[in-house]
Amino acid sequence: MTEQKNTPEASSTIDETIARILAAGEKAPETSATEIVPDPEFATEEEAQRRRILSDRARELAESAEHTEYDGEQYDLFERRSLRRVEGLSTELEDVTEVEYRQLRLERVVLAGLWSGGSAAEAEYSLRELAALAETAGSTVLDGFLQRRATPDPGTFFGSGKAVEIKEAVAELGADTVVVDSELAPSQRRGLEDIVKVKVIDRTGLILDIFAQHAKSREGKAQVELAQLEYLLPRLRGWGESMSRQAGGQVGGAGAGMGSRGPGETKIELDRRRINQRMAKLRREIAGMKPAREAKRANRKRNAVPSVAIAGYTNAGKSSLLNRLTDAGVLVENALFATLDPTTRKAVTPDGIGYTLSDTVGFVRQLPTQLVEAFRSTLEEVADADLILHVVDASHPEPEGQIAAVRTVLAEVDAHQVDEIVVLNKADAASEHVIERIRRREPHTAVVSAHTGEGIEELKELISASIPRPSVELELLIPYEHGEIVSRLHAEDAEILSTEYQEAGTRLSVKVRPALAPELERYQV
Ligand SMILES: Nc1nc2c(ncn2[C@@H]2O[C@H](COP(=O)(O)OP(=O)(O)OP(=O)(O)O)[C@@H](O)[C@H]2O)c(=O)[nH]1
Ligand SMILES: [Mg+2]
Repeated sequence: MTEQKNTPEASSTIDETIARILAAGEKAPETSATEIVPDPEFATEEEAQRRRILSDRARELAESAEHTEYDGEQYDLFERRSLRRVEGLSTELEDVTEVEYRQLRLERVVLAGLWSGGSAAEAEYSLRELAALAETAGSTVLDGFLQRRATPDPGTFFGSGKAVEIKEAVAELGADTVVVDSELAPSQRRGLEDIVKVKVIDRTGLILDIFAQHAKSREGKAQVELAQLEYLLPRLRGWGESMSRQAGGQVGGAGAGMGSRGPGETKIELDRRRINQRMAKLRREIAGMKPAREAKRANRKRNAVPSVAIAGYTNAGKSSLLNRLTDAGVLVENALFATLDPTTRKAVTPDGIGYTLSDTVGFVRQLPTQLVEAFRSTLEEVADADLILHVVDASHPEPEGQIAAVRTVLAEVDAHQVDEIVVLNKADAASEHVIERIRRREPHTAVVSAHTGEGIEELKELISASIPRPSVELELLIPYEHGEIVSRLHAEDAEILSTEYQEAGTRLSVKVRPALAPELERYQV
């Protein structure tokens, strides 16, 4: 995490960049046969002129700010800059294995997306989110492109004109990575890389990168590595003499030079086998870690402690809500996927019923299937919960899209039949109108602000009413010498309906969980 990312300046630059990208995307869609909506206002003479002036000036500024006329023509610098890109690239291509290559920190990136239907606003959210993802991964967003095109080019994803435009921007800005806002087929990524001459990462690769950076626990790390290898396997691309350097590496690397035959293919095969072996090992490890967690879960089940899972889109405020409800003090960050490792905390309803509350990994549109697979055991805990608090950032311009994306993932792990409360968070920053809109559609909602505490008490009541409650009603008379039973009733989450101190002992009217009832029989009146 770099410091600058959280400063207002940094985010306003991002906003400006995005505004610029969108303006450009809207006003100047590439003229191509597949263009969907011909924009009647596209490229009026005046506009074309303005754009030309702007870009000329930008270039001029860039060149004149750094040097004066005393510096001469700066051919060397120009050459060095163009050379540096090429040099950097050729080094990467020759010595770096696919795994290492992919794991190089993305530093200076150019975003590129296809706008293939849907509204301009949707294209905007997606691009904004991609920028946020890139920032979270630690990169600086330099510029971006949107191409209006009904279907991606099978070879290079973008049309050839746009691809060249991206290449030029990359060279001019000194970018080292192009991030594409979709999942690319391996061949498309290769095709595009061959044109833009720098590393191309797709949305899936970017999300995997963030997960890799954020994973803390042994299980989380293993899960992410498994997902990365799964993603990598069909995308192996040889980069020259990489194999020999790879021998002691943890993860298998790529093999043969591109297009090489014979021995080269054997190398890729070898690598594939090694990756498969590593994946099998990781799967065993992950399976081995499951019992500990399952034992804990079984223990909770046996004691019939209700479990509540917090789920929701990334950055919705899940961890903040957990902290608000339980003082858990878990990490809260204005970054995507701040939380990967589930945290479980004890909580108590206002009337003293204990339950567990778990924070989980956030979801995102197009959450890579490899990740859903790898995190299945974590996500299954959500499916196993008695209640899901589906946290929604109500201050987001399009929360419905996020709700739908979360439900898609929940359905994938069979968590869609679990009772759900839609918790509209960030009410302090949300518009009344949006909140009302969602409340009309959703039967069970709570409006809260984890920041101000608004609505938190009501949410606690709602949780209390929604979790399985003790159901066996008993009338007990507990002699004073058995005071520990009374304490136990409190500890074991009995619902105490009334207490009366009589001569023979404490007279209690309680509701307990069925498991506890037999032990209390002897005190029944
Ligand atoms: N204005 C406002 N901001 C909030 C509120 N709750 C959380 N946030 C902010 O939203 C950002 C994300 O909060 P987190 O609690 O980390 O969100 P999360 O859902 O756990 O995110 P991930 O773990 O990354 O998926 C932080 O910058 C919080 O300060 C709220 O009620 N109001
Ligand atoms: Mg979190």
